[in-house]
Amino acid sequence: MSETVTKPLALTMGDPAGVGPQITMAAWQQLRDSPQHGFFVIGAPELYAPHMAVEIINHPDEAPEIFQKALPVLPLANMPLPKPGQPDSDTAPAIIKTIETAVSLCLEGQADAVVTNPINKALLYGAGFKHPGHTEFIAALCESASKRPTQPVMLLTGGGLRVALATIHIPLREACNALTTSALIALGQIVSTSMRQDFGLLAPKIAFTGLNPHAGENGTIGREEVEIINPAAEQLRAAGIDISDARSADTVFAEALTGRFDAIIAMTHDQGLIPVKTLDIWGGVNSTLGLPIVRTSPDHGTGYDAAAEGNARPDSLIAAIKQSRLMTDNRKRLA
Ligand SMILES: NC(=O)C1=CN([C@@H]2O[C@H](COP(=O)(O)OP(=O)(O)OC[C@H]3O[C@@H](n4cnc5c(N)ncnc54)[C@H](O)[C@@H]3O)[C@@H](O)[C@H]2O)C=CC1
Ligand SMILES: NCC(=O)COP(=O)(O)O
Repeated sequence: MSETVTKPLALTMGDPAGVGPQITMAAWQQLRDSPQHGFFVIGAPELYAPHMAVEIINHPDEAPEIFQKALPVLPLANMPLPKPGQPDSDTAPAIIKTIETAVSLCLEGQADAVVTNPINKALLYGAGFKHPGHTEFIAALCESASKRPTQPVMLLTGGGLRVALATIHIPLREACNALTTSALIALGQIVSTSMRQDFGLLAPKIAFTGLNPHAGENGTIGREEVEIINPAAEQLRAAGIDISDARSADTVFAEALTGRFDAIIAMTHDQGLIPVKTLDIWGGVNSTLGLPIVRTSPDHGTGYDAAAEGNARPDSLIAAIKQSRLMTDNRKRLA
């Protein structure tokens, strides 16, 4: 078997007025003696340097040597330094640039995965950002680099659940109309592939949630299950994927916790996020499947109030870092 080369993980700065800087420093403190979780952060060194040992690097390959004694920072951001909890739109171009750089480094093989710190999308729109989230932005960056169509899939892990989402950053009213059999088939294939190659599950068992109460009650409380979701499940099963017809969303998460399903595909953002965040508000991880790179993120936002109070918890970022390493190693091992 050929030897695989381990590269450090690339963390983005995120919104410098949010919890990103605090949780990055706390994550480094907790992981500095764990070389397999070695990372560097792309951002303004001044965010970290007053609080801890920082070493500026010029290339990701310098990070592993440094990681145990100092936080390696690839300095990209030329920007004003906001106070914690006080977002500044002048930081937007630098925030965007750090994400672009992390993705490029990963696509070039200089970093093993991208771990993003939280951003506030509204702050970025004035700087030309055109995406509702990292998920769509990173997919667009990968698509333009690879010249291949990319269908990004948001997967939340936490509280013993793995939940992929059929729709994400669109109004709930539109989400119902956005569900199509062909999109659900593509989604089922991406989730099944990821469960095998990223999570090492040889025979993953997947469930679709229904959209309507009681999964539509045989078409009497909504037709999406019989007309859209179940036909997708049928075609996926014909292709050898172990996936259920639409199951009642009020019980399927509890069924998964008993081991009956390894992953659930939920129809809308909050249908999937509510159980994960309720079970595991601090430890949840948001990953993007369907990309040529591994990308994970904490499952919380910029938390400006926690940043201002200085009591931000790093648990979710640490879980995201660990999960990115697990996914990367599995992907290399099972490729
Ligand atoms: N991956 C990303 O970049 C994400 C970004 N966001 C963005 O974050 C912004 C704020 O969104 P909200 O819905 O208010 O969610 P939020 O997660 O930022 O805040 C919800 C509550 O959790 C607290 N909190 C968040 N992270 C914390 C941490 N690490 N430690 C301690 N407390 C923490 C906050 O202080 C707040 O009370 C929005 O602009 C949203 O778009 C939201 C989710 C993910
Ligand atoms: N609920 C998490 C979320 O929507 C974050 O989106 P993204 O920035 O990871 O695309």
